[in-house]
Amino acid sequence: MQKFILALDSGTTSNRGILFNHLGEITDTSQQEFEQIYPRPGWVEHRPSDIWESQLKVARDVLKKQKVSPAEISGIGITNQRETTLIWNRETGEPIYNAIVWQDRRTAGICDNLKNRGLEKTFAEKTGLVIDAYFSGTKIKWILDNVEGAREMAEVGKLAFGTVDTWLIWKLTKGKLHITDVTNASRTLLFNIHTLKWDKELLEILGVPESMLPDVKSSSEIYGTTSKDFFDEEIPIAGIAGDQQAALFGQMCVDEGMVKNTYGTGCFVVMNTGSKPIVSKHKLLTTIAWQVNGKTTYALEGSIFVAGAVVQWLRDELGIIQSSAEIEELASQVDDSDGVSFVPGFVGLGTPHWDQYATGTIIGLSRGTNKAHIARAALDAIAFQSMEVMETMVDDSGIELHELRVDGGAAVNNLLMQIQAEAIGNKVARPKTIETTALGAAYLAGLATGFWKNLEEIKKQWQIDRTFVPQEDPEKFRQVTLNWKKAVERSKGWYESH
Ligand SMILES: Nc1ncnc2c1ncn2[C@@H]1O[C@H](COP(=O)(O)OP(=O)(O)O)[C@@H](O)[C@H]1O
Ligand SMILES: O=P(O)(O)OC[C@H](O)CO
Repeated sequence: MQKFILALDSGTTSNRGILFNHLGEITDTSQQEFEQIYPRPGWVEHRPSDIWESQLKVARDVLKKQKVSPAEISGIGITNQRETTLIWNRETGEPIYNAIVWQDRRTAGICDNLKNRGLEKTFAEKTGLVIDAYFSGTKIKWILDNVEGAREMAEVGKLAFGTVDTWLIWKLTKGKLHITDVTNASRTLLFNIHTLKWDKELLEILGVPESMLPDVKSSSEIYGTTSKDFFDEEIPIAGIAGDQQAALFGQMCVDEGMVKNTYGTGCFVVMNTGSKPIVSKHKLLTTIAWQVNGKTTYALEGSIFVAGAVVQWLRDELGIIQSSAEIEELASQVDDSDGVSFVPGFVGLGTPHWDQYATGTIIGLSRGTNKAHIARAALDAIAFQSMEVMETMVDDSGIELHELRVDGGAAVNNLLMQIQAEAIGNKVARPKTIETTALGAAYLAGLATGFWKNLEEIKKQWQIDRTFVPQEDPEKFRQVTLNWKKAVERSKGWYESH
């Protein structure tokens, strides 16, 4: 009897293996962090072997801890940090460079060049994305241009490109499968979200040979099985989705107009827009939410690069808190930030500003400013960045917000959730299962293997832990958010374009 789905959640800072039972409950989790490599300011890399080995380890560990045999696993669902770019030699399986992480800004100059050539509209129309160092396309170009011999090898078909899902599946199947799914493909700057194919014109512009690219599959189907070498038996791989899309699915935001926000390292606000790719007026991203049973669902997304990471910064660099959780107590010591505005533009600003040259800014300091005010301003910043995205989302889609479903590591912070409810003037709903990313991947896999019958069956599993409703005077909050928006303008363009 197959009792479980195994979700592999390969995040920016750690990998998780999570076992879900038929009720969509977590049976057990195993997690391992891996090293973040910062070779130069603005550069962020991961070792491909770290990603693979830690993911395999947590997958094996969680089965071992629960004494679950591979035969009891109906299928594996994979979800991953998106855009992060790996290139390896097809014959040896050896990566030719470290993984260049989504946060890495080294290709800002390449992006400027594309913009100066007037290509923004071309990329936006085909991919739904803006030209930014965030996405995979310019990272591939950088590796081909900077690793000795890479371009020649790519041109004769010897290299393979993949996002993290592709890399893990290549490893799990010992090179049998070189695939990705539509959600991951839609984050590369190379994939046409209307035709659902790699786009020849964009490949030409970025100098990427098509032979490097993985086959693009749906988000829920049996793609193949893991090699026997890893779990003693073959296990079907049956679901793939980028982590933010997987979270939207795990939150059961399956109807048009439903919105979730994930508060992790960054914040990612995603709205289901149904079968229509909506073109944004405010540089929100148009992206693919998933493809299930031959039906493609689209989404609007606001990507905020630094959210929970600002809490880590207060902990690790300023030392004003000892653990991330302590920020709630510290910030609760004051009623408000006393005029302090914090813009966490540490790696530039994402949606809706897309300023690669913005900087981190704390403004409005006075003699009376103390660390509690800074802590409160940091929480405000997480909520206000998300608020700004939701304001533009409502304007773009014409869809009124009814509730915001939340998840991710920082969503456990009750004060932050309350500030979020005040800032958007709307209800914030936190579900019991906060591991919605892994849950979404599990659902996608379980639907393909028949572990769950249909959406109706799994919709019933979503349960609220707590709802936050606005309580404060909206006018007071509006003033604070207006000040914060002024601070955002001050943070922009600090580093000159090169
Ligand atoms: N109680 C808390 N209050 C605010 N932020 C928190 C809290 N607990 C964790 N975080 C932040 O949440 C982030 C971790 O969330 P997680 O979803 O695991 O992130 P990721 O998947 O991006 O690695 C960290 O940046 C951490 O600082
Ligand atoms: O690993 P996370 O949760 O920080 O998510 C990263 C995003 O997928 C980047 O686009």
